[in-house]
Amino acid sequence: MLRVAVPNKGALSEAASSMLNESGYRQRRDTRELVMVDPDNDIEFFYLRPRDIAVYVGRGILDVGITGRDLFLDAEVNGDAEERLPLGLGVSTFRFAGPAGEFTSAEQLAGRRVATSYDGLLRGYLAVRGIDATVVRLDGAVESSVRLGVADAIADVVETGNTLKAAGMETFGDPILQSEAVLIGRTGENPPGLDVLIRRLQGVLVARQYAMLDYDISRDLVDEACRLTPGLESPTVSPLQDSDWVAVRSMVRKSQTNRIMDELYDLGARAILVSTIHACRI
Ligand SMILES: Nc1ncnc2c1ncn2[C@@H]1O[C@H](COP(=O)(O)OP(=O)(O)OP(=O)(O)O)[C@@H](O)[C@H]1O
Ligand SMILES: O=P(O)(O)OC[C@H]1O[C@H](OP(=O)(O)OP(=O)(O)O)[C@H](O)[C@@H]1O
Ligand SMILES: [Mg+2]
Repeated sequence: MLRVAVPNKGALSEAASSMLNESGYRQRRDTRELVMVDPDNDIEFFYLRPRDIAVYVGRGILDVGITGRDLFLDAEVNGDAEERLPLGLGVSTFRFAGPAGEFTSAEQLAGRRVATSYDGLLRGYLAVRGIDATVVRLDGAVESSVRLGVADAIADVVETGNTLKAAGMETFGDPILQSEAVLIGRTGENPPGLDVLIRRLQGVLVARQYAMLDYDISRDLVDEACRLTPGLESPTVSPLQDSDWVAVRSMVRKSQTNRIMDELYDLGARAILVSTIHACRI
């Protein structure tokens, strides 16, 4: 059985479980369940703290796991585990922040104290740049550390920036890391079932990002129309009863559908329809 680690709590937990569910795997119904076997798919899910998942995978106890890229890099598994697939969930940036107006670059942190929950990640970043700062390791609510006098600046996860704003702080310097949930696995290993898991997750990612577009267009404009809707590989062009016209079917990015529909309409396309892709294998 493929042994998979899934976040049991926090920002990634629900989203990771729903994605696995959409991929056709059984998921726990009760958040107190710690293990869930899916015999039909020959796979077993272990619900663990997201911070611990890299450790279980790195040590070879579990085959793969879903965790944040930031947590994975913080765990310093020394190359025993590697990123296999970004999942587009829990998208955030790991950044420095300080009291408004006080810092403009990471170099100014030399000789100062920086609070974070990601001390491995931060120490690595500071060491590479030769910045000699004191790292203060805290469990959470790091934004309060400066006001409470335990640190001069922080390095933390930023999504909307609302938490920082509420604490009267602002980001400075280059982003340390762009993070999102990722599937990690043992380096160089490919246990049975992993290829199928990855293909199914990729199918969900594509179904979430793309829509199916259908339209009719006059035959002499079909090349121009297909340039607007090239699809992932090549659009399907089918004959219509009226031999001067064809029907075109193509996948388009959801974020682009309205712009493309307007452009197709201006070109002369009609009966332009958008439908949801429920699932797919690319
Ligand atoms: N507001 C957020 N938006 C997007 N991703 C987030 C957000 N907060 C945390 N994450 C991501 O979720 C992962 C860990 O967050 P989570 O809240 O589960 O852990 P934690 O903060 O260490 O746990 P806890 O809150 O229980 O102490 C990280 O990969 C992080 O980047
Ligand atoms: O930019 P925002 O949208 O405000 O989100 C970022 C906040 O979310 C996370 O905190 P969490 O809720 O996990 O609390 P914690 O700090 O106690 O872990 C993170 O540590 C930031 O504090
Ligand atoms: Mg948290």
